[in-house]
Amino acid sequence: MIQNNDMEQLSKDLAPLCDNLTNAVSALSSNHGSRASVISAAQAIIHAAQGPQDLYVHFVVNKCEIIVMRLFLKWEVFQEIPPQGSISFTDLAAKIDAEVGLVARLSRMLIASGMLSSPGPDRVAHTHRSRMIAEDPLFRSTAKLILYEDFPQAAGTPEYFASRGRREPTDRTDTAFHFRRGEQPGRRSAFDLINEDPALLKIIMEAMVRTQDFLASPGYDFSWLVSPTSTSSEKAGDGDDGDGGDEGRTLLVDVGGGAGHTIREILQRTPELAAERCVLQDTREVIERAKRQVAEAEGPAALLRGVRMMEVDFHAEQPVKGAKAYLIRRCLHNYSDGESVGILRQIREAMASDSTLLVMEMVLLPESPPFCYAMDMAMMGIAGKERTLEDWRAIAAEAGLRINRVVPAPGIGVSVIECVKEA
Ligand SMILES: C[S@@+](CC[C@H](N)C(=O)[O-])C[C@H]1O[C@@H](n2cnc3c(N)ncnc32)[C@H](O)[C@@H]1O
Repeated sequence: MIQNNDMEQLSKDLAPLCDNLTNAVSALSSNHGSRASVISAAQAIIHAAQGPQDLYVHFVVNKCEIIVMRLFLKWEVFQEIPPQGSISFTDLAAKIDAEVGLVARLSRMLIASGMLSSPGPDRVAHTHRSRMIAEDPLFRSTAKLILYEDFPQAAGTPEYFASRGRREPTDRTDTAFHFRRGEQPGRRSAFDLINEDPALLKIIMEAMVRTQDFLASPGYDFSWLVSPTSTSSEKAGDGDDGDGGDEGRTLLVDVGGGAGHTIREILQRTPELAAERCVLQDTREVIERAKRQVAEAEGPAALLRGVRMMEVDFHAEQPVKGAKAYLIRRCLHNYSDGESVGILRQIREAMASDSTLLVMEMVLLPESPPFCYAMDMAMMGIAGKERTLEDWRAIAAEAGLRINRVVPAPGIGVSVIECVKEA
């Protein structure tokens, strides 16, 4: 019953795992390694070493760390801890209008778990981990979205499934998101509700911008968009019938493109691509917000000036016809297969015979890191899902599209799934 009590055996089991960790750390210095490999090797050691007491401790500590993180994010505590040096519990309590005793107890939890540090009695300081939260408002929004907004909904899923039955959610008007908010099924989607909540919308848009950097598609070259004769499929060696007459043609439509961060990255990576040949589409609220941001923007954000900003409903007719490329990134994972097919069909109807659709989404593999499966759980909360390549092939085919090429992204990145119209 009790595992891992044979310490001699445990030591033998751990030895190769420690070698893996050493190798992963060494690879960092030769620039061939990644933080993800180091973390995964370290986690394998922790998992192997855990006995029942450790697993119990793991659950208790993780739960409490999340609870205090939620409070500190809500109360904006991280920004009140000085970037360098430390602050006393008394001074911190005064800054956030809380009792010293409460601040001390909550801070000690995060100090013990390694999120914060303490240079002396009754004082608290940043670690490099908490500093990332304090110094980056977009990262803070990401943490708030996960821990403050999503967490209670995820914690309520036992009651949701008890009420709705043990089946995959497919109705976007009746999800755990609705259940937590006491919303009547059959009326509005999670996105409708989010659009009515400016504070939540702001957090989500900021989190999308920040996670754009984490969920990159590094291997994909967009330069074919500006090549007069080539289409992406020719580039893939598939002999498409592109006529090369791209003058005046819209080159790129980002459907459900949010704040325009994907187009901005593509413009940065493809200097020959003119902003005026690109279209950003999203809901009214998001487009209005994006227009305001671009008007005020300086630096890289100003790259979006000239991009046509268009309010659309991607469940309805796609208004831009015959563009060279359509792009839909991290939207279809918000929907069930049936709804995703509907969205894809709207794009297909607008595509010319030589148009390419770039679906930028995760492609689940058996060896995908746990984060990818955690995203699948998060999507389940709004009746969406992450998909395997087989899943993508099936919904593309149902929408009258064929997957021409997949440019995979390593780790937690977003792959590029190139689709063309099925003849
Ligand atoms: C998960 S975000 C992805 C944003 C961006 N493409 C990215 O990769 O970060 C989904 C986007 O779809 C937009 N959206 C939701 N419903 C929509 C609809 N019916 N029509 C157009 N856009 C919609 C949301 O406003 C949001 O910007």
